[in-house]
Amino acid sequence: MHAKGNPCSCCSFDDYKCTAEWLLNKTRHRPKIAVICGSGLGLLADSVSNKQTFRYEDIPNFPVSTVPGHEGCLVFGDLKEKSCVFMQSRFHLYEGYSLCKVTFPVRIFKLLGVETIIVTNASGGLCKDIKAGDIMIIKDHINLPGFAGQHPLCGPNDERFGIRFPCMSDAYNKDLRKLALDISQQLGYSDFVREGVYCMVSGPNFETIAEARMLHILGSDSVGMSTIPEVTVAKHCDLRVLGLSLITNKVSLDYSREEKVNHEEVLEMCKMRAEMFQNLVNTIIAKCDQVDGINSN
Ligand SMILES: O=P(O)(O)O[C@H]1O[C@H](CO)[C@@H](O)[C@H]1O
Ligand SMILES: Nc1nc2[nH]cnc2c(=O)[nH]1
Repeated sequence: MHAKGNPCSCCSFDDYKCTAEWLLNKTRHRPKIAVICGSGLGLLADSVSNKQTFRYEDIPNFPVSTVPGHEGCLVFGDLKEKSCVFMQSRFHLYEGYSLCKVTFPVRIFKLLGVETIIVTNASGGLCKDIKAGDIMIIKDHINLPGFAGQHPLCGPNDERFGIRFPCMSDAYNKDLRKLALDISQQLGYSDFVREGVYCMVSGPNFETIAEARMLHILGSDSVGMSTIPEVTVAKHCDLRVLGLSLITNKVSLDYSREEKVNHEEVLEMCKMRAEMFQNLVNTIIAKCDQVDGINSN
């Protein structure tokens, strides 16, 4: 049984409030932009000034990260004169966390006053014209675990965060996507930046060839094990969302191919593309107040 007013059995509104108040009491930063760093992408937080770092284990109610390539820190600071907060690692369903815990930080960001969230990840490329090393601006997603009832908004709806039946057809902000595409062009990245559809599977195993073929036929350009729960909860509570995926590997769709993906390869590709990915994210943050309605200071 859920207690009245509780959105699920593991996170109550009081839990969110307690964590947000704890952070607001410990930091002077009042970020308007949050960035969730995907596997191997924690360095996105490296360029901030006036840095203040909290380890997840020290933050009340915060889960801890168990995946290699995920540092487990919440980093506040200024980037290009914008006050930001970075999650240097995220939580995944396959780690054993409920989707309520996986998305816990997103509602904390909302209570901290964040308005825009940039969600990043590493993913495998499914479509023919996408290569390892490409950056995919997420234009839409397929919530495969959600189809099976693994959905962060299942359970009583908490109106303090959002409505019962949120619209997801515009989950990824069109103006931010355009800004990201324009900036990619200005930076000379057009050859390896494109838009596409991201699909989430629960993991932790990588796909079989038959599964990969199915995901491709369904319309997915890339596949990963994260992001969609965070984006869904962010959209529910009316955050502006930009999703960026680093394609770390090609997913095999062909029984004659010998490639066998592993997490080390994923992290290796993140290292190789780190500087460009960081440059893109930093420039988007620098210029995001060009987007209508964004006042990121
Ligand atoms: O989605 P992020 O956290 O970037 O990580 C991706 O990389 C890991 C697999 O190598 C999986 O966790 C997958 O989801
Ligand atoms: N499911 C899945 N997640 C990934 N994360 C990085 N690469 C992949 C992949 O090929 N498949």
